[in-house]
Formats: sequence, structure tokens, C-alpha cells
Amino acid sequence: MWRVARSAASTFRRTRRLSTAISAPCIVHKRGADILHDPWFNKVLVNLEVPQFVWDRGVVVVVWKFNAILDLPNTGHGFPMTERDRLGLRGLLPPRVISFEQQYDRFMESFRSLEKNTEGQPDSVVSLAKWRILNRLHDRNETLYYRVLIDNIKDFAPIIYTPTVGLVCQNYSGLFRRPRGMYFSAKDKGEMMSMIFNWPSTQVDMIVLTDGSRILGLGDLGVQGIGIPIGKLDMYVAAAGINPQRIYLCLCLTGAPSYAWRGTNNQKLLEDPLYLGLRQPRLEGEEYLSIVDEFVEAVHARWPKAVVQFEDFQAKWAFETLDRYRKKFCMFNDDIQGTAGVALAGLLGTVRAQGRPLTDFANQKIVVVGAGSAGLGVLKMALQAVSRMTGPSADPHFFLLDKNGLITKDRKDIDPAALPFAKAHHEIEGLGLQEGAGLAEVGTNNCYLHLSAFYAFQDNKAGLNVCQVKKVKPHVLLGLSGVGGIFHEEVLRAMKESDSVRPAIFAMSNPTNNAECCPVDAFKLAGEDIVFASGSPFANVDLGNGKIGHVNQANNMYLFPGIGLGALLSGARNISDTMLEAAAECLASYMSDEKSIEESCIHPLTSKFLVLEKLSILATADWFWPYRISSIRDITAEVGAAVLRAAVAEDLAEGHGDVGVRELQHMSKEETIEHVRQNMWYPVYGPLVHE
Ligand SMILES: NC(=O)C1=CN([C@@H]2O[C@H](COP(=O)(O)OP(=O)(O)OC[C@H]3O[C@@H](n4cnc5c(N)ncnc54)[C@H](O)[C@@H]3O)[C@@H](O)[C@H]2O)C=CC1
Ligand SMILES: CC(=O)C(=O)O
Ligand SMILES: [Mg+2]
Repeated sequence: MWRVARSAASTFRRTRRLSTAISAPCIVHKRGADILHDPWFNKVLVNLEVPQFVWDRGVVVVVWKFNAILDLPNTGHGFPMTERDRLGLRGLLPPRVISFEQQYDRFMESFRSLEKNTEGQPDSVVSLAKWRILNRLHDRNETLYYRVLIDNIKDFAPIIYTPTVGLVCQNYSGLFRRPRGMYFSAKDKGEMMSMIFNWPSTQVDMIVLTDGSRILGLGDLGVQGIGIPIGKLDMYVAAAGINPQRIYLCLCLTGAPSYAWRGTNNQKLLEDPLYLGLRQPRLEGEEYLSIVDEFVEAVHARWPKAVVQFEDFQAKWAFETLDRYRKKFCMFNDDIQGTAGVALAGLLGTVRAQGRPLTDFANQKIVVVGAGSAGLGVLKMALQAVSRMTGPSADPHFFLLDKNGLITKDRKDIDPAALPFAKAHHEIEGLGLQEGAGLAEVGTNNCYLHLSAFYAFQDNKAGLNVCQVKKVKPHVLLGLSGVGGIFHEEVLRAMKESDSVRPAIFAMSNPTNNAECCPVDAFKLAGEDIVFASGSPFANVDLGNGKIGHVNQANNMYLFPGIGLGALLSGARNISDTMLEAAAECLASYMSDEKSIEESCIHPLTSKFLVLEKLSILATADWFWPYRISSIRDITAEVGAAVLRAAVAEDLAEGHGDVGVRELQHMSKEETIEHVRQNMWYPVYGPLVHE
């Protein structure tokens, strides 16, 4: 409908009340009641309902009651009378017209009432209730849904994205009301090329694909993993302004959740009578790949210019599929590549926060706990950064652990992706370390429906061998293990002995219960001067004496929307390392206008990464990482422009829509950022015209 692009998030907010005055018409091919039932075109605010809860042995039972308690009118109808005549709607709605702004305010009022009514309920119950009310709006009126999401992204991101989305996935079969996305299973082999045409949109720009095999840190959730692409695509709309009519999400499911992988908890899922997936083992080997091949080819046959984001695949398939498709199609793996850029930006920010020159990054001792898709992706990009600073003979001080402890060259059957980070004997003997140091007798790390698992590992004796932290004295301890509480008391206390006066602790695993530690403990046990970041949002910590322990969010949501949007608008044939580096570098040097950082910058930009010298001004405890979710559209515009320009420079761009590659080549940096902004979709009601 309202395909109007605006210049910046701040402008979006300022002009909210004026927006209907400048909206463009939208062609519809429906009339009458069909329009009311289509969330893309509907302008009715549906019944606002208040949930009542029962928390029954770990399962939330939500009973919905009509809104009489809220004392709000039941519905609001945004169709003006002329439009009702034009579209055969007259008489199908009560006579009063309620404006978009009034509907917006009503929804927000009902949301705030929900918050008030649920005070004192368990967090998970309240979060699910919030998700439910948003989801109901999403099901019925996408324009209003995306508008409230964009305008309230700080409050709503934790609901539609991590951590609540994890809880939603765990309970998805029970929460399922209406289909969203497409599902491909082993049963669809040979049919995908025709199935893809069942999708209603003729144009698709962005696709998020998962096989459900590693959902956040929750393990294999099978078909219930669909909640993740839904959340990621909502972030694409909110952060990158991808038009929701041109997104497509799917779950290429190749069998039931595997219960051989990560413990046995998912036996529960398989025995759940509501489970909506296939009850047959996951496919393996060539059989698995042939299904994904067929899907990827079908998608590109119908939408050759769509960008495909692979999400939450278990590590072996994450790496394999990335290698297999990245040169052939415009695709990337968010967990490997998106996470890396965000972590690198945080690591570089930490160097500044430690009051050291940026080139000191090469000397940082970084312990990474978790050698899966995310951990290895981070180290690969960190190695590239060190090599750019010190040359090809770079010898970074990285220590990598997986569930079997420290990875060394003595490791049998070492994962080839981990080999470049495996320590040689001579590198660690002086520290008294050896292969498998820190080997932990870890139990399952799958917290399926187990909401109190946060400190499970405190009781689990080891997890991470504290000796390593004591011996290495790292500057940075970074967790991407998926294991909640693995940075337990002793580990955090040992970080006090770090060689840095301001050590960094990044507990990046999601969702909240799977974070390696929580910020309260980190500040309490490792010291008030630490730099802290987590993958899921946590509140800042009141340290007393007027001091605040600042919690940064290190989540790939700051990067993937810009990677996807930049790749799309450039019309890139594929997504190269250079484009990804440009994204990471842009994020690392992103400055917030609010802080007037740009004006304070005095250093010449002598090398690509030295642009980050600007960050020296940020070297304070609470401002080393200048990202705020409320500026996510601004960040995405800059990241998107950096990716686009890198694609053009590398001759990978083919242009998008009516903007050809020549035009892209002639855009300055500022013009490119403006071009990206202008292409961000923004939700307002526009006139519907029947064709
Ligand atoms: N903050 C962010 O933006 C992102 C966070 N993540 C989170 O990172 C976590 C891991 O994701 P992936 O790497 O894709 O998973 P993965 O399953 O590929 O890797 C997990 C790694 O952790 C290791 N591990 C398990 N238990 C351990 C223990 N007790 N001690 C040391 N290592 C242990 C495993 O051996 C494996 O190497 C998940 O919780 C995910 O939500 C992933 C991507 C982005
Ligand atoms: C953030 C994300 O992509 C993950 O936790 O898997
Ligand atoms: Mg992910």
C-alpha cells in the first residue's frame, strides 16, 4: 500500500502524525471482505484482548478474554468512506472511521494495560503474552504491526527477537494459530520447483532459511525453529525497511529434531502430541544436501535476485552450505558471518575502552569458548583484522575451547575450520596448558522448557577450567558456547587477574538462560571496570555509589539487516569477504550523532581500521560501544551503504530495480547512504486502488 520511503529514523519519528498526507496509492486485486481478511491491506484494528494465564508444569496455557476489562472500543476502522465505496466495503464495517494514529494509540494503550495487568507474573509468562498480542496484530494488520514495531523497537525487539523468540520456538506447536512462511520437508523432494510458486508474492527480495537444527542455544527444535526466520525477517522490516510484501521465510526441514544431538531433551518434543514436524529422523549426508540444493535452486529460479540468509543451522551444515552456495548465489550465513562482524566491532571497541591504541588489538589475549559456527566465524574475522594490522605473519593470541576443552594441534579429528586457531605445543607449554585443558564433564546444554537452567553449570563442577583463565589472564573472555552459566563464579573471579585493567566479558549466547553469565555477577565478581556485552538484552547494573555497569548488546541484529539490504540494493551476484569486512568496519566506526563524536575526531584516517581511532573518545565504561537499538535504522543505512559500495568496487554489483550499476558507481558515500535510506520502506496507510 503505502510505499513511501523516508530519509532517517529520526525523520520517521518526527513525521509520524503527518505521514498519511503523503502516502502513495497501492494497487489491490481484491475487493470487499477479502481485503479485510488480508493483513497486507487490512486497515482495521481488531479486538484488543487481554490474556489470562495458567502456568502448568512448564507449559503456558493462555486464555484470551475480550477487551471489556480494558474499557476500550472493540475495533477501529481505518478505511475512509470513499475507499469503502471504491472497494465494495461500505456496510461491511461500522460507520465510524478511526485514523491510523488513533489505532496506533489504542494498540499501545492495550499493550501498556497488558504490562500493568501482568505485573508480578513470571517473566516468561509476561513475555509470551506480549508476543501473543503483537502476533495477533501481525496476523491481522501488518501496516499497524510494523509501525508499532519500528517506533517501539527498543521495547519490542526483545519480544519478537531474542530472548522471547526462543521461548516461542520451544512452545511453537502450541502457539501455532495460522501459517506463516513456507515449509519444505523430505517429503517434498522433487516437488520444490513447483511448490515455490505457491508463495503469493511475485517479487521477493529477502529470504531467511533455517533447518531448525540449532535454534539459538536451545538445540534442535525441528519445525518449531520457524520462529527464528519470522523474528529475523521482522528485524529486516524494522531495521532495514525491507518491504514485508517482499520477504519470504521458510524452513527447509529435513526430518524430526535429532535427539542424538545435544542430549536427549528433545525426546520430549518428539513425544509431544502437538509437535507439527515430521516424525522421522533427520536426513544426513548427500540426502540432506540434495534437499537443500533443490530448495536453493527452486528459490533462485523464481527470484534470481533474492538474498538468502542461512540461519541457525548446526555447525557442520552451516559451514558446508556456506562453502557450497556462496560463490553461486547471493547468500550468507548470519551465525558465521553476521556474528563475526558484530563481535569484531565490540573487540575493537574494547581495545579503545582499555585505553590502548587500536593496533594493540594484535596483542589482545582472547579466549573464545565455543568452537561452532559463531565462535569460528568470529575468530576468522578477528584473524583477518590482525593480519591487516600486522601483516600476513600475524601471530594473534587466541585461545579456542570447545566442549572438549582447549583445542590444540594434538587434537584428534580436529575440525578443519578450527585448525588455524589450534595451539601448537610450544605456544602453551610455558603456560602449563595442554590439549583439552579445561575439559569439562558437561551435561546437556539444551534447556528445552527448562527455564531455571541458568546456573546449571555452577553445579556441574567444571564447564570451563578456571586454571586456563588464571594461566592465560586474558584481556577478553568471549562465550559462544550456548551453555548458560558456564562463566561461573570462579571463572569470573579469575578475570580479576586479567592482564588488562579493563578486561572484557562477552556472554554472547542466546537466549537469556543460555548466556555464559549474567551482568550482575560479572560486575560483582570480575570487577566494576569490566566491559560487558551479552547476546540477549540485560538491564544495566546499578553498582551503587551512583555508578552504572553498562550492558552492551553484542547481537548480529546490528549487522545482518545492513548486509542483506546492501547486497540487495547493489544487485550483487554474491556476498564476498570484502563486503562483509566493509560491513564490520562500518559498524565498528559507527558514530552516534547524539554524542557528537564526529566533531571530536582529530586523528587522520591513515588506514582502513585506523578510522577506529575515532573511538578513543568512547573509552569510558558506559560508552565503548556506540550502538543503540533505537538507532538501528541509521546503523543499517550506513552498513548497507558500505556493503553496497564494496560490491560496486569489487565489480560484483549488477544494480537493482531502475538503478543501474553505472548510477551506483557515481554515488558518493553520502549519496549512497541517502540512496539506501530512500529505499527503506515505512508503514503508513495509503489509498488502496482496485485493479
Ligand atoms: N550474540 C549473537 O549475535 C549470536 C549468538 N549466538 C549464540 O552462540 C551460541 C553458539 O552458536 P553456534 O556456534 O552456532 O553453535 P554450535 O553448536 O555450532 O557451537 C557450540 C560450540 O560450543 C561448544 N561447547 C559446548 N559446550 C561447551 C562447554 N561446556 N565448554 C566449552 N565449549 C562448549 C561446542 O563444542 C561447540 O564448539 C548459541 O547460543 C547462539 O545463540 C550465535 C550467533 C549469533
Ligand atoms: C543471534 C543469533 O543469530 C543466534 O543466537 O543464533
Ligand atoms: Mg542465529
